[in-house]
Amino acid sequence: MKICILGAGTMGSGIAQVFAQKGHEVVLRDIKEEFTTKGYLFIDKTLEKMVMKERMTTNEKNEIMDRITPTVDIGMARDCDLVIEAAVENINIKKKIFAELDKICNKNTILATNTSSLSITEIAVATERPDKVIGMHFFNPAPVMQLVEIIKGLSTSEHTFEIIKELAKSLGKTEVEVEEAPGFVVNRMLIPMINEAVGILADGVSGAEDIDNAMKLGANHPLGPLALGDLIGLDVCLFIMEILESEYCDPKYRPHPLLRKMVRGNRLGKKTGKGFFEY
Ligand SMILES: CC(=O)CC(=O)SCCNC(=O)CCNC(=O)[C@H](O)C(C)(C)COP(=O)(O)OP(=O)(O)OC[C@H]1O[C@@H](n2cnc3c(N)ncnc32)[C@H](O)[C@@H]1OP(=O)(O)O
Ligand SMILES: NC(=O)C1=CN([C@@H]2O[C@H](COP(=O)(O)OP(=O)(O)OC[C@H]3O[C@@H](n4cnc5c(N)ncnc54)[C@H](O)[C@@H]3O)[C@@H](O)[C@H]2O)C=CC1
Repeated sequence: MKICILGAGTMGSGIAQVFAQKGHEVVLRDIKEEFTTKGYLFIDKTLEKMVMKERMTTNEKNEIMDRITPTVDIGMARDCDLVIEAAVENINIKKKIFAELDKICNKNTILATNTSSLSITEIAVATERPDKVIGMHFFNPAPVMQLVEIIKGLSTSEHTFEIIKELAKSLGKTEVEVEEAPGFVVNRMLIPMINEAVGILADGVSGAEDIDNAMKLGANHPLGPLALGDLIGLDVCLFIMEILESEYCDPKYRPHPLLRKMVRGNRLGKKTGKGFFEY
């Protein structure tokens, strides 16, 4: 299969790696060459670690890298069987991307989004193929995390759902079927938990390391909530809280002011080198 991934950031690069490792041809598209290069080099570095651990040979690594074509040309989506959009969590940007893809891509191409919280139905109406628009939500880091949430919008066809379900399985992932709702299943629980940890820190109840240790040792979480926020990206966490708040009109989803402050200060976590912790 030939896959186009839009966005070479945290998720796009990980998803590209997953597909290329399973033998698919991948076009990795971003808006600037520096972003595609960064994503491509991140994959190279991750695979190099696997070579060092003797999980693959240098030859195998090179073959995987050869299957990935970084580009800024969205026209390269033209002959792809599937497009997975992993650009910023902004409904207007996603609708614009999908409207453009709808014009460029073959009429049978499935257009999937990796959105964390947005409406598949709203993204789908920007196209003339709403039956072929679906949520394929990978988790971070995509090469490691087992789950893919498959989200159906109002018009997503059963046929599209079945194709994506089988594809997720063939990637070695486990899927859960989700009817569209803000934040789907995982993020509706996970992101408010991270937001609450930010509140605990802001209230001075405990320090960042202690909050994280408390959840690691007291709830067996592999990462504490603040380090997890840093891994996801605090901007992404804020986008998701804003969507939950505006869609449910429920103040329990209010983003904590400290979360906003961190984002305003470009302390986004791992991707900018500094969040609640330093990297
Ligand atoms: C926001 C959304 O819309 C949805 C989301 O994604 S929410 C976020 C969901 N993700 C989580 O909850 C992650 C929770 N954390 C974890 O599971 C673990 O901390 C972790 C897998 C990220 C790292 O595990 P760790 O034991 O702390 O560190 P580490 O030993 O470095 O890594 C474990 C393995 O993962 C691999 N790994 C870590 N990061 C990786 C990456 N970015 N790409 C590929 N492999 C990676 C490591 O190479 C290592 O592999 P081996 O065990 O085979 O040697
Ligand atoms: N960070 C996370 O843990 C997770 C994020 N997601 C979702 O995945 C999507 C991407 O998130 P991240 O990778 O974290 O963001 P990121 O900020 O790391 O990367 C986004 C990339 O998209 C690029 N981009 C912007 N407009 C574009 C366009 N028109 N075409 C192609 N590329 C474009 C940006 O230049 C940037 O490189 C978001 O919708 C997010 O909600 C989903 C699961 C987990």
